[in-house]
Amino acid sequence: MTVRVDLPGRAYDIEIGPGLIDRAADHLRPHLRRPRVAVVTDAHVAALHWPAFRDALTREGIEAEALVLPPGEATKGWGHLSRTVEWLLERQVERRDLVVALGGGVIGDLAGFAAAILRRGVRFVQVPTTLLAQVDSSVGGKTGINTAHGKNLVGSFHQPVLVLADTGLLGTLSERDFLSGYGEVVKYGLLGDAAFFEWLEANGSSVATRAPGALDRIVRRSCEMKAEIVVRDETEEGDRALLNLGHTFAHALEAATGYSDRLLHGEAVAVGLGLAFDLSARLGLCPQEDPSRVRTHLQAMRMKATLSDVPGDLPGAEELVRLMGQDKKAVGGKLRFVLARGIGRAFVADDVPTGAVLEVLRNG
Ligand SMILES: NC(=O)c1ccc[n+]([C@@H]2O[C@H](COP(=O)([O-])OP(=O)(O)OC[C@H]3O[C@@H](n4cnc5c(N)ncnc54)[C@H](O)[C@@H]3O)[C@@H](O)[C@H]2O)c1
Ligand SMILES: O=C(O)C(=O)C[C@@H](O)[C@H](O)[C@H](O)COP(=O)(O)O
Ligand SMILES: [Zn+2]
Repeated sequence: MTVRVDLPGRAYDIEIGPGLIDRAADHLRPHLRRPRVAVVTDAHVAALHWPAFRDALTREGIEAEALVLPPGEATKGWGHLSRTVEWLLERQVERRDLVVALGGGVIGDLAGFAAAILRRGVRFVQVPTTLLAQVDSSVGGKTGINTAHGKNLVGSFHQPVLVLADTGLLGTLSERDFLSGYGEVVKYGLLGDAAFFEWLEANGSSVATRAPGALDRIVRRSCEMKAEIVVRDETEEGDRALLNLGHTFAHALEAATGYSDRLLHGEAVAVGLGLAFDLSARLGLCPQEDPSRVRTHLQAMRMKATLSDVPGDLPGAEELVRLMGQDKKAVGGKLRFVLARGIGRAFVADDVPTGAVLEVLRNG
């Protein structure tokens, strides 16, 4: 299956399906000016999937060398960005070469940003290996790192030239990482496709058992929706913010939990989705039963769904609102939220009373 991201001058394909890694050379060759690639990955992926990926390239005459970074969100910072850029420069990676991000969203965001700033822009390919990366982070060109001030605060829009989403790789993902990625899948249904959300409600058990047909379907539908929004608004002047449903809450929770294993990004998004619907219901925008419908599905999938599911203590509501102050959607110091008029009907709201946000956080 192929989903096209039809950006003028920078169009690219997202290839989706099992077994793509084995045919990686065929997909990469049209983009290569010389037969070598520089791969950035993490230690888990290096142990599980790098040998097969490397062999698929080298047996077709493409030289491939990898930088192996530590797994986890803490890698997405200045230290490993600098290490990655220096490693690429040591290997004399040129503007016309390809950097390959082989891994989850952490590797994709970091390696994509390294490629964006290396020699003022080197082309890169995303080979997403987590559900989250296949449905979301490998598509659309948001690259970057976290800083002490917050999530993804330094980065660039830099589109890949190709995305190879081998759904066969998802079999080795831990249950927790798989469900974290599923948080972003639910987001798509809630933001713009009620029928897709209904399908998820009805077919959650096939997704949970990672039935190949169900995986291909959720990756394809998510990528179609993301591609369509990104083509409409690449740099988030307007509609792209819809992809941020649940994220104003999620990013504050990730900051409050120190970007650690305590709360993964997709887990924070799942909790944030419930809170975004709470806020929408409190403001009279969506039916009162929608927040519980959202949480019922998350809980049926055995996911974190409420603030009380976050392990350990959280700061109070005022502190969480303060952490939201770094949100990139803010304008003139005023927060903006993605809210919903119902399941599948999200929109960007400018004038959200802080009192309502505080109430939602106190009761969520
Ligand atoms: N750029 C975007 O548009 C965008 C969108 C959504 C999320 N993100 C970012 O993505 C990041 C989260 O991504 P993630 O959830 O993929 O996390 P991740 O990259 O940390 O991967 C999660 C874990 O899975 C392991 N892993 C990866 N592939 C595996 C496989 N096939 N089998 C077994 N283990 C595997 C990794 O080593 C890691 O331990 C966050 O930093 C988030 O901000 C970016
Ligand atoms: O691609 C987008 O646009 C998104 O908002 C997708 C989000 O799932 C993702 O977490 C993104 O990195 C958040 O972006 P940010 O600009 O709010 O940091
Ligand atoms: Zn996200």
